[in-house]
Amino acid sequence: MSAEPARVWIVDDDRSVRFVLAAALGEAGYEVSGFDSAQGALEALQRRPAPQLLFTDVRMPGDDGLVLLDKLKAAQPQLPVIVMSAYTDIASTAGAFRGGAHEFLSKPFDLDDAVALAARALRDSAGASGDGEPVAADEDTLIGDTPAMRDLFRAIGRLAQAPLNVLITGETGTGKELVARALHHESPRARRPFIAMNTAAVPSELLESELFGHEAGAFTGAGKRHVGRFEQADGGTLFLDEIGDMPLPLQTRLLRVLAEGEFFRVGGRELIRVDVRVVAATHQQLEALVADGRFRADLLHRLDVVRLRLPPLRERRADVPRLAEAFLRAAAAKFQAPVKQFDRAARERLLAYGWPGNVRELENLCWRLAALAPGDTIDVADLESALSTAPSPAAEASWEDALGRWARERLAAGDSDLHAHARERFDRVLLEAALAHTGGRRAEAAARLGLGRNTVTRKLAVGRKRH
Ligand SMILES: Nc1ncnc2c1ncn2[C@@H]1O[C@H](COP(=O)(O)OP(=O)(O)OP(=O)(O)O)[C@@H](O)[C@H]1O
Repeated sequence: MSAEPARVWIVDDDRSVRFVLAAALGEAGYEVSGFDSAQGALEALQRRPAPQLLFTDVRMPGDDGLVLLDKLKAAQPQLPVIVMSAYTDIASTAGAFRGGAHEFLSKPFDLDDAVALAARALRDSAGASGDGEPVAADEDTLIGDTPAMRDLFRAIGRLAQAPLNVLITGETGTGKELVARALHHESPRARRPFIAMNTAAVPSELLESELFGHEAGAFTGAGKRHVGRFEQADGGTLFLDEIGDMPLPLQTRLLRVLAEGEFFRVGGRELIRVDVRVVAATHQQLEALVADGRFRADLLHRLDVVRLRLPPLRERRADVPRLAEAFLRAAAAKFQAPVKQFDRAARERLLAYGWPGNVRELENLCWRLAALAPGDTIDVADLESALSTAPSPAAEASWEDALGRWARERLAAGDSDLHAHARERFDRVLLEAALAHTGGRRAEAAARLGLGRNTVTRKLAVGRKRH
């Protein structure tokens, strides 16, 4: 906030709402004025310096809040407006967003939420570009205007202020890390570090020292003292991606550290105390891992104080053009080239596509097209050829990788019959897939797998005995 307190106006015919909201915003350091009608606010606009943020009710005698929104936006397109209403029906919410509302606050609301929202709206508008042009997507901007994303943004606003652990779920490439960063940037911890660690990317034997650090000589190869991610994140946020891949012994240790807020470095004697907010993410069903004995239920409960689900891109297709445009703009800025655009048919193809790799796939595609498409207009042929040369998202997380991770985890846990165990699971996966494909017909499933029928029967019997 600047040295001058920001001017916030509240328009609501309900006196008590005006009163409590004004008191809370005043306490937060804003200069607040209240109006009981849209008319009153519009008149004041002729005489007084314009507000920097406006809260308005929807249903009021005279002009309603949406009419006020239209008039204000015509005069002052940059003004952030927060629309408040007890009528949380789709029509008024959609109307408000179409009219350019920054946020929607449903009544009754929590005063702390309202104050946090005000701070965010003012910060966003201070950071917006002056000429109203959409800005190129930088790496930390979450783009989305579909209801699911709107809900998510609201949840981020609310949650950022609370010192709670958050679990973010969603398929790969849906933006989980970006959401974790947003939670951090919107929080009182924003000036402290945001530290990310992908559990699946670190060999399991190194995970413990990566997280908690180690003293010099703690184990072979530990030359110098190493400060772990927990310590690096002190005062800030630690983002643990792919938490479902964490080996069980480390889950136990993590649970203890989260409960106690202190730990020893590997090979260390000094008790380290940290204040860290943990945001974890996973693309897996953690409940299923718990049922399978591969994830600790108590750790899940500790991490899962609040859960944010990121919808796959195919469930919010309306965001695809917006995202694509932002990525093409970002790529053009980077390449110092004109911004390319999709023609109509290409845009339709984009909307129809399934996006198994979600936003990441779209982002990569746009960058490839920005670099390779011959003209400034991208047509369906350009698009199809870029889609067909894309590395499949499935290849990024191959089953060999998953198997390798599983093996390392079991070894770390002290298992010694890995091979038999892995073969049995391998057989089971193949058999189940083949049986599902043939509608349960064993002979056909055996033929499709290239196995004899007796072999299949035997393997099924083994599977049943064990499970
Ligand atoms: N809503 C969004 N707006 C703009 N960019 C986005 C959005 N969602 C995702 N991205 C971009 O897509 C890419 C993938 O996002 P991110 O790494 O956050 O996904 P993720 O869900 O954490 O993936 P994974 O599970 O594979 O780690 C990033 O480059 C990110 O900037």
